[in-house]
Amino acid sequence: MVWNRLSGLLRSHGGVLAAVVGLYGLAALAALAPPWMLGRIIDAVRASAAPERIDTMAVIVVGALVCHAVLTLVSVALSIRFGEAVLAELREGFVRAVLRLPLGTVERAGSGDLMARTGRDVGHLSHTVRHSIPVMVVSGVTVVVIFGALTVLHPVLLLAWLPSAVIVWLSTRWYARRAPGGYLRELDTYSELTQGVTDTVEGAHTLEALGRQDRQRRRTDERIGRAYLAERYTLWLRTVWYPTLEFSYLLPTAVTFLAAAYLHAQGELTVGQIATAVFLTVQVVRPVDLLIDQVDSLMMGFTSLRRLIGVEMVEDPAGRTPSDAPGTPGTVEISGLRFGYTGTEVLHGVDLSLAPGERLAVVGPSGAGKSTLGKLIAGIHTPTSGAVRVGGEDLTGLAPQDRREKAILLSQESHVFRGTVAENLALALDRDEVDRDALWRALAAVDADDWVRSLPDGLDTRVGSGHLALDPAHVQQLALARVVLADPEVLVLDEATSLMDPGSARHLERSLAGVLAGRTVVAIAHRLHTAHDADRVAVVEDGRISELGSHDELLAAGGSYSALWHAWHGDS
Ligand SMILES: Nc1ncnc2c1ncn2[C@@H]1O[C@H](COP(=O)(O)OP(=O)(O)OP(=O)(O)O)[C@@H](O)[C@H]1O
Repeated sequence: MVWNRLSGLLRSHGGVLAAVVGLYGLAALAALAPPWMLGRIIDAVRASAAPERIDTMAVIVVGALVCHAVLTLVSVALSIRFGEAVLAELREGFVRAVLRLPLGTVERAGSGDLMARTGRDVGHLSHTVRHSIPVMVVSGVTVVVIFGALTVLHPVLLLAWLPSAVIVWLSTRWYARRAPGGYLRELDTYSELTQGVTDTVEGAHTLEALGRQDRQRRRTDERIGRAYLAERYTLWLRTVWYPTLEFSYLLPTAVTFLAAAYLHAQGELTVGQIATAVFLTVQVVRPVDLLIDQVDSLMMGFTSLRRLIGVEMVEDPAGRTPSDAPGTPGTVEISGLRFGYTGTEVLHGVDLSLAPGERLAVVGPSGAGKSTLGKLIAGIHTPTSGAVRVGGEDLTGLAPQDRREKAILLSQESHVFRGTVAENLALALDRDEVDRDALWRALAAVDADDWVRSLPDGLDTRVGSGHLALDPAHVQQLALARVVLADPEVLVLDEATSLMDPGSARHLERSLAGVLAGRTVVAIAHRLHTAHDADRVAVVEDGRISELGSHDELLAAGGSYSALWHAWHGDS
């Protein structure tokens, strides 16, 4: 999959990529001319050739250098554009994939993981794409061209690289086996040290009060000691590996010189060609060094690419369209519903039926599973077993826009996006053109039309980060207005009015109830007046519905709800 995605990306930019490699190839060929010509100039001088011939060759050297510079400039510019385009596509793909991930999947993965992918992994990848890949392409093409030229000069000259290749291979393998563990230990000891120093600074008063300064100092010294040893180890690895590499780069020049001299003695190379061979060998050292240098970064970039593409590989949940023969709109049928987060079951078999337009209040102790039940009704989580049907439709795997028409969950965590009030409301609609009257009607339905009218530019006032800050109650009203616009069959309110003062919350819920007449509402509530106003109340305790009935019935039954109600009212 990663390779497919990568080759797809490269194919879609095939033209630019071919141009980049082609231009680098030409630049590398142009770079061959100076050593080649210098060799010929030496031979010409030795043969006492006419000065004009030597002048011509010198002009060719200058011309080749200019060509090399121009071709390199153009190819670097092209490869940077290529890198940026690939990076932009990967970033867009990643953002698209994250946005279509079901909320449940994001919650399971943890937002920290996604943040690490968007931050650290994109950072690694952009370094690889912007820096390492162009350097590797330039160096790779240059190495191939120069080795080709050495082969043309005399194939035996290539053998001069053999001892170095063996040394580079063995020393790199030695380094690669020890370095990852060494660097990991170095990072760990560094984290431990930083954490210790932070603790010491933050807990300075406590340490002072307990008289533990000496103990803390000793511990910090121990941590510094461990960090020092870890760093000294990786430094030692580098002090062995780098000089070995440097030596193996110098070796071919000497061996080439000896081999070329031997071939000269055999009458197979001229003195000028010896010079050319040595110049070429010196010239190839830097690109070889750069190639080896980039291996680390390339590995890291590839790992990050896999982590980014991995998000795109999460199964597309937006595949299914609603079934052709739906049930009665607005009904909710829950049977044998079980659900758990990462192994711990939270809901242990819930059965519940709601009629169209019914208002159900869900109450119960904290952690009983009320919000989880709400998320399952809204199709955010998929049941472990059992089924949830809204309007006869199982919401699992439904496309987001189809799911939105069936059920919406509104929690207290609403967000104001940077933009106008109108744009914030239009998020609820799939269309681009927005009927402003409809927006005002939705705002009026949630008692928000007055304050929006009083904003400097009304619906066109810019809100959100960097613009006008709205207070939490107004944010919540905008979220409720979005729901009015989205017009779902079933609405799940999870403490949706909790940020308002009780008076306005009750007022809002009443006016909302007027607007939502005919819509099925599941209201998860801490404030029991919501339960009082509802058609039925479900008490959720320990992942089960322990009581279900109207407010009066449950009060008369004298169970948990009745106890909660009396406690809320402060009755003895
Ligand atoms: N994303 C999650 N990952 C793991 N466990 C979770 C997650 N969300 C909730 N839980 C756990 O599931 C259980 C039920 O939580 P839930 O939020 O549904 O209860 P609740 O009745 O709505 O509580 P509250 O009234 O405090 O909001 C709790 O033990 C909670 O810790």
